[in-house]
Amino acid sequence: MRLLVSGGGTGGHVYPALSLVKYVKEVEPDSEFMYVGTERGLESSIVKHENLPFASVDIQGFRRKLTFENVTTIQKFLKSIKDSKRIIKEFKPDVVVGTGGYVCAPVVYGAHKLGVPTLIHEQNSVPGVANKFLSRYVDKIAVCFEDAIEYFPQAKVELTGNPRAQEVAGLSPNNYLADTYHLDTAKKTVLIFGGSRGAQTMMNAVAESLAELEAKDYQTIIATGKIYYDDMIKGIELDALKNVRILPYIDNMTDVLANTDLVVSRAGATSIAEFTGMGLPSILIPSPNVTNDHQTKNAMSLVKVGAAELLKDSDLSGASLIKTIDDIMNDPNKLQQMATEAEKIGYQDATTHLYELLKALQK
Ligand SMILES: CC(=O)N[C@H]1[C@@H](OP(=O)(O)OP(=O)(O)OC[C@H]2O[C@@H](n3ccc(=O)[nH]c3=O)[C@H](O)[C@@H]2O)O[C@H](CO)[C@@H](O)[C@@H]1O
Repeated sequence: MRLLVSGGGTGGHVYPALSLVKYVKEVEPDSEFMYVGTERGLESSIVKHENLPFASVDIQGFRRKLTFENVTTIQKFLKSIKDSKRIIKEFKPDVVVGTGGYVCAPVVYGAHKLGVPTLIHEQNSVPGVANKFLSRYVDKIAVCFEDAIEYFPQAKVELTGNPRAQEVAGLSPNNYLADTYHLDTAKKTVLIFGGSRGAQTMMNAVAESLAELEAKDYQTIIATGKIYYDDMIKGIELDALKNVRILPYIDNMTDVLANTDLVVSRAGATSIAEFTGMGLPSILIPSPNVTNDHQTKNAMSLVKVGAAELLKDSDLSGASLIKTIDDIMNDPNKLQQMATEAEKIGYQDATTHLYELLKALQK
């Protein structure tokens, strides 16, 4: 298969596309791939790290307010459709997949105009602007939440789940944390991260509770997000920490998740697809800064079945963070119950399903 994928801005739109590519590579090893993103988005560094052909277009998001900046945005959008068409004509994909973020709008739209079959993947319970715009033109729409179905033309939409759920399903613990971070494989592990870019309020709470975390009988890994790392480690002697590891970003998230007992995170759709895909208990702190408060909706689908606990960003402090973690970590039955409930709602066959949709579109 010749597969062109596009999605970006944040990791939540990038990793599902990469999971899909990885799966297609496994089932059709002769396949060729092309990733189209922007140079500025997280995709450029993540995709280059994966050694995947990468082409970029220059585009920026619309401001919600009426500003002169939007004139530049429109000019860039028109130019990026032209550039996308050129990339598509050169690569000649069988099918083009968009996984959200504004970069996929010109790419998928351009593909549609050239008569190439198209599919968009919406990770969230409330669709983003790019996917809503594209839904009129694409051939197929894959979603991850039942709640998302109503936003799209019914004849095109299908509930598949997120490919990251299948990628992490069935992972088992290994020595990764000992080998990579010199942590103790005999101890339970808590992972704390604020989505792919990090989260200021979460890191403030973590900073307040660091001394306490260091003294716990579980160990903690903290991924701060690249922009918060320097502030976070100011004044901390990292080598002296025995029980806590602080990192700017985790490149091998699957290996870390495989060895995690409880995760504390924002409620980004791809993150929670991972937690449910592998049956991992979580404390979810929805970001208050996203459109239509979609992370609270994402989180509630886990909370209502007992797979996760909700901690509101407005209630977050060092003390509330520690208490919520301890309440779960000190109760092995609860931890097990949450894991079981999480796994039940995971879409462990998401990528296979998505691949079947692509095969049906392939001319
Ligand atoms: C602020 C914002 O707009 N957030 C949105 C963005 O979040 P964001 O990009 O944070 O997306 P998600 O939480 O869904 O996914 C983050 C991804 O990055 C990975 N990861 C994270 C940290 C790290 O150190 N290493 C690493 O590999 C996670 O394992 C996961 O695969 O896209 C999501 C998916 O459309 C949305 O639901 C979120 O609301």
